[in-house]
Amino acid sequence: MTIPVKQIKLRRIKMMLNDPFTTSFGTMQEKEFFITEVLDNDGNHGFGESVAFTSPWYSEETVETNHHIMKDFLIQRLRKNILHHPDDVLEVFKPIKRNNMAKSALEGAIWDLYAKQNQIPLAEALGGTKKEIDVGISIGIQPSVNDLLQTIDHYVKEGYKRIKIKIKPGWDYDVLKEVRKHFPETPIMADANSAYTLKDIDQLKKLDELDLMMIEQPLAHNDIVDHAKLQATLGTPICLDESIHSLEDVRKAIELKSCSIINIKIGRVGGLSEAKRIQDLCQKHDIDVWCGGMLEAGVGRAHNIALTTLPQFVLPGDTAGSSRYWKKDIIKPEVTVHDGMIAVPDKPGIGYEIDDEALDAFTVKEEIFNL
Ligand SMILES: O=C(O)CCC(=O)c1ccccc1C(=O)O
Ligand SMILES: [Mg+2]
Repeated sequence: MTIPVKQIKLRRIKMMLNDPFTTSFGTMQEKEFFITEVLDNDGNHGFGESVAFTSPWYSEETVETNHHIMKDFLIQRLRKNILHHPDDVLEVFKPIKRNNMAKSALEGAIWDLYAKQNQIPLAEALGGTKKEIDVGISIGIQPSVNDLLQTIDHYVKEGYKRIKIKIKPGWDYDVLKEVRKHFPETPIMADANSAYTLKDIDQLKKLDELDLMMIEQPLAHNDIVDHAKLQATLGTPICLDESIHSLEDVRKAIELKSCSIINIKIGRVGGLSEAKRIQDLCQKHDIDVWCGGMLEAGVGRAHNIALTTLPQFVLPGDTAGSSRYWKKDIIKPEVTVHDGMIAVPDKPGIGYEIDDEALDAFTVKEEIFNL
């Protein structure tokens, strides 16, 4: 059996976020990304979504580099190689160094196509078993503590299972202490997006008082050594995000005891196959895993939901409902959250239809590559 791919479409999309999203790096108001589409000869369509932003604040990749790498290298590699299974994509793309988000955007579409060719949900194709998944929500840095408390209250009432609060120096202990006072029972975690160094160790240790589920990526985006030093003195579990790009990174982080939790983002690790391997290794070493988010539209969100059905995804992810991000999403039905849970779709592939009208309305440019 092979996976015949006849044509690849790259659609550049631009969508406005409902609310600006602020991290320790700055504020995002709109999102640009690619929807990738792979077609076979039988009329099946597989969809993927790229997650790099327009500027390289989160990682070195951008919308432009994703385009360059897909168009000039990865699609060429797919032309020259026959796929028997979506896992083969890892090998096919291996000669191209890093550029994981570009790789993942195409690999995800191939996984969806494969699941549709086999008439099974993507979750099942990946080996996932959950029928519903727990979700949390990530709240950006707010103009005031009062705004933050109100925003948290809103999402707690909507049923989200844990609240993630973005922090940075000057917006950390005092803010979180106030949050804890108002929400004594709510599962709360903090995400620093690399805003600290080991010099801040005393300030970070104060967070131990607040019974946080974890602190995500407190130190440099390319570090796992200092994180190990920090974890040795911190009671709060450390979760790595930006530092993890591969199964090898995870193996080393576990060996060094740099973290006890890992945020898996499909784009950051180069696709679903690598994400699956990471979850397998984490299961072996009793490292808790959850699915991170990159403010995805519906297609990327559907991939995140499918991945989260794997067993080691034991903590609520950042895969909130469509309406938290968009006035109108590009899938039908949109992703909805009830009592902090998303029901996993049982239709073939990603399990959501593309809303062609919405997709067209947000499309800036379309390119077609015949294989
Ligand atoms: O809601 C989401 O999709 C995730 C929100 C989030 O925390 C985030 C959003 C953009 C870039 C990085 C991160 C992060 O997890 O660090
Ligand atoms: Mg993060």
